[in-house]
Amino acid sequence: MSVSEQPIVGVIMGSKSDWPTMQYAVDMLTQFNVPHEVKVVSAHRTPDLMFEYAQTAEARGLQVIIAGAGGAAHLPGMVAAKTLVPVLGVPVKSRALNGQDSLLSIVQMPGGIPVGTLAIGDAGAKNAGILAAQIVGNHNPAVRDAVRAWRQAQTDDVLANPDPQN
Ligand SMILES: Nc1c(C(=O)O)ncn1[C@@H]1O[C@H](COP(=O)(O)O)[C@@H](O)[C@H]1O
Repeated sequence: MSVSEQPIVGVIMGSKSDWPTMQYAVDMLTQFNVPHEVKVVSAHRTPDLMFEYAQTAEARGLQVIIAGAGGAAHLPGMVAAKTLVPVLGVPVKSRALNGQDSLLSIVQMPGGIPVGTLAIGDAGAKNAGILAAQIVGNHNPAVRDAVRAWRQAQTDDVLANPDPQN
């Protein structure tokens, strides 16, 4: 597990093979200086660890959990079932079904146990990182300002390059 000082966002994923996608979430958290931790946790392969991770998340100070998984992606929903810390789910693009399976597994939660589901793949992971920072930013002005500056830079970049041929 890679851990910064007193992590307030937890990034978990079902397998090491999810890292090429989930790194985009971590990149955004790093960019916004959000203390975070990163770990492989699987509802299927390490169910006891998954329970422990979810059950201790609140007491350890996590404010948001980003959970990425592919295929039969039960991890985000199972973690959400064991904690009140908000869970953002990232459907990882599976080889067999292009992430449609991951998306439907994560998004179709029964009423009562919410998971905030992002888009399939890299954009979903990136947006999960940004959204987590925005949630943290509700009570953390430095993080909010970092997101604000990043968003303005994104807007400025688009406005400065309006010609799609150049
Ligand atoms: N969906 C889950 C869970 C889970 O939901 O607990 N654990 C692993 N996986 C997914 O299995 C896929 C293939 O994993 P491997 O590449 O390790 O075989 C990954 O996308 C992972 O998220």
